[in-house]
Amino acid sequence: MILDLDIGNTLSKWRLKDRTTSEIRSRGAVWTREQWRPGADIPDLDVITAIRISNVARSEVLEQTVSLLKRRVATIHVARSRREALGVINGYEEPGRLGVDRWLVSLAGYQLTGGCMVVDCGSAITVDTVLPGGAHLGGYILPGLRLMKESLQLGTRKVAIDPDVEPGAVPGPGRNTIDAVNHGVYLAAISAINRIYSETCDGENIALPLLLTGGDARVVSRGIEPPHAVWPDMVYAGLEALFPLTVAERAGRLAGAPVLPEPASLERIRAGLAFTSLL
Ligand SMILES: Nc1ncnc2c1ncn2[C@@H]1O[C@H](COP(=O)(O)OP(=O)(O)O)[C@@H](O)[C@H]1O
Ligand SMILES: CC(C)(COP(=O)(O)O)[C@@H](O)C(=O)NCCC(=O)O
Ligand SMILES: [K+]
Repeated sequence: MILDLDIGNTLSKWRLKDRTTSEIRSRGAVWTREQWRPGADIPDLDVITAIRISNVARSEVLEQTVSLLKRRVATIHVARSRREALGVINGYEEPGRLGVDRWLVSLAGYQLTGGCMVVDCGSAITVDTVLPGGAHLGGYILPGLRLMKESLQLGTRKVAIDPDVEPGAVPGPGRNTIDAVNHGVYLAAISAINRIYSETCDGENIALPLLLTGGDARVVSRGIEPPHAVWPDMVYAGLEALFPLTVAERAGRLAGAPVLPEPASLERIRAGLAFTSLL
């Protein structure tokens, strides 16, 4: 069995994958700031023969996790951002500084599409672009929905951001604090993503496939105008691509890869952008 770990700033996600059949056997998550309890939080280590890790939390979290696991498991792969991997050339001036979760979703996206934009909606919202040919452009980092909401300190901490609007509709003005914050934060996130997508496609002269991942991907998806797909397991898919262990992975088949809709035409994307800049 393979244990895959995706340690984010909020949640540490894990899943168990069968090494022979490539099936996902179980999955779970614990809060990153809390101590891991082997046995209670992590699945039975005796069945695990390899571990693959993506970590963007404090390095102590990773060190603790690895020291806990390495007495029990032979193979531990820890992903790092590099200058180049799997045909993707890291766009950062200092490649090692790119968050490894961003690097992994860029690799997975490129493997699936041959060039795309990836939006990871977690503690932070990150947007990364890889062009056909493999050039990663760098990207954008903005606070995630929860961070934006909590930074206001208006007592809406416990309220989930889930504006009750139809897909494609813009949330209207709130008539109470919860709705005002909810709608404001949501609009900030989706407006930024829609704009970044159009500007990037316009600037690079290409209608890019668009992929969403992360804990808030489904709710953000409702406000994203261009055709796109949600791929919850994208960080894990990057780990599969970088450290292939099963037959399916070695053949380049990434778990949970979605079917991508045809992107809108570049003319249409540009028309939307021209309309926005008139306002
Ligand atoms: N059950 C849940 N528990 C906690 N956060 C959730 C849950 N479902 C969705 N979320 C949202 O997902 C975000 C965490 O997403 P995730 O991609 O796991 O972040 P990270 O990788 O930064 O830890 C939270 O900030 C929250 O807005
Ligand atoms: C931007 C991030 C905080 C996003 O982390 P997440 O929201 O997934 O927990 C993470 O990718 C990170 O720490 N990056 C290093 C800085 C950079 O990518 O430039
Ligand atoms: K993120």
